[in-house]
Amino acid sequence: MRNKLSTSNARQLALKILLKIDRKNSYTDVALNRALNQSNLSSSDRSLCTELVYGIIRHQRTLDSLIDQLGKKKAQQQPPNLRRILHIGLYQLRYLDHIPPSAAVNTSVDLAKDNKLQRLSGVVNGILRQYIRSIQGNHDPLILPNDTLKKLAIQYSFPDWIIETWLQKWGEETTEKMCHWFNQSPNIDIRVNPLKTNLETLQTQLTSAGVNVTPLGRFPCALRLKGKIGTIPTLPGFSQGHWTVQDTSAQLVSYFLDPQPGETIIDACAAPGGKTTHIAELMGDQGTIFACDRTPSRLKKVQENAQRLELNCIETVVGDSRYLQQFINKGDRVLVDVPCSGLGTLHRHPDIRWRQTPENIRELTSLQLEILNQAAQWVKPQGTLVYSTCTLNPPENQEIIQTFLSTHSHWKIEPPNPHWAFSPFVTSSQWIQMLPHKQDSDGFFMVKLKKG
Ligand SMILES: C[S@@+](CC[C@H](N)C(=O)[O-])C[C@H]1O[C@@H](n2cnc3c(N)ncnc32)[C@H](O)[C@@H]1O
Repeated sequence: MRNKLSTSNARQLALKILLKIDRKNSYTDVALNRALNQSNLSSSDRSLCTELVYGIIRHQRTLDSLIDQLGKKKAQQQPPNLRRILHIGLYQLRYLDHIPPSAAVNTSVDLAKDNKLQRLSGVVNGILRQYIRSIQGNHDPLILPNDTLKKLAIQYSFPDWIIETWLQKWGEETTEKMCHWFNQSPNIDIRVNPLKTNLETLQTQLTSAGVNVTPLGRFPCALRLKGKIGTIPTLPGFSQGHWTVQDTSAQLVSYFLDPQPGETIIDACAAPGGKTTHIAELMGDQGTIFACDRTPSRLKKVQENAQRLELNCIETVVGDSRYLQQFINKGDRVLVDVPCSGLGTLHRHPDIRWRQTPENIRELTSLQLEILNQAAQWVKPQGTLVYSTCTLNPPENQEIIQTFLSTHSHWKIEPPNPHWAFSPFVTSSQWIQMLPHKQDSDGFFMVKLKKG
């Protein structure tokens, strides 16, 4: 009978998804979407299940520390399903305002009983009630170490190496602000297709459909969607190609490239085509964009997006950009939006922080440099290249550029025009580092290079 209660089902499904992620190392979004598609949960239960899964993956180091401190056994020594049930209870108590503490405890005890942990349901009850007693006594049971690195890592639930990288580059205050920002739910920004509609018309249509929409100042074609949105493809204008979902930091990359109608542009890492299609819109669909990517299934998305937006100047090319020879000296402008560790998008992809490792990143940086070295040869003399990443990790950003420039004496950084609308984002080194807590958008790095 218990399982029939709708909120119980949301929690039961969240437990099932979390255990699948643990067992199979599945991507959080993939496991969640697959399970939700197969379920018949109501829309409010879907929201609760989504909140629990994303929130628990995001905060799991903090939640484990709480278990370590409140339980007799450390989190890692608990049976895996008990650990996740405790996460579900503690997450509701610590991070969700709309669930009464008694409901959080009772449903977690029920989860234990319904999942063959009858014997351990008392442990769940005990740990959760102890947490509530501490909070009621104005005492946070999460005891943090004095060491800054460990303190931030446990408080905000990050691996040590990310905190260490950020502390070294940005210091404690900025690191803490970034950690806080990345633990919030992501914004959804969209880019209006000016070849089909305009900002005001789309804003009116979306508002009439009940979506809370705000323009984003400096960005001429951007709107931010807030609150409950529903399913993206069903919103006004989407299937007619009037807009695309794209964060404003990502939008900035194509403005920075500054493509002109009639030019030849080569996009070395194009899929799924967010920037390629933006470039085509900025060129008024006049000219040629070669959209290269080594993964055919992802490149298909570029074609689908171009079709929906009715853009005709994009030609897709399947291949490894480290070895493509056909573009030597062909590009007026080249975009190198490399595969990266994605640390600027941790709010959208809560599992990236646990998936990436310093070893992965060493492999990525060699790949990034190899792609850049090859794509640089595609640029015509006096042409330009924009290198960009969605990460906040100097070895993939500044250090790649320094290495490239030290081995390519005829290349230099091209400073943006000081009157450019986005000049305030440009650093004294003439590259752009979008810091999420400052710009309220994804963390990005971009630099423009000119061939002599
Ligand atoms: C950051 S994503 C690109 C995002 C894209 N520019 C956009 O705005 O939608 C990086 C892409 O690089 C592709 N990739 C990785 N290694 C590559 C290589 N050696 N040659 C070409 N593409 C590669 C991946 O398949 C992935 O689609």
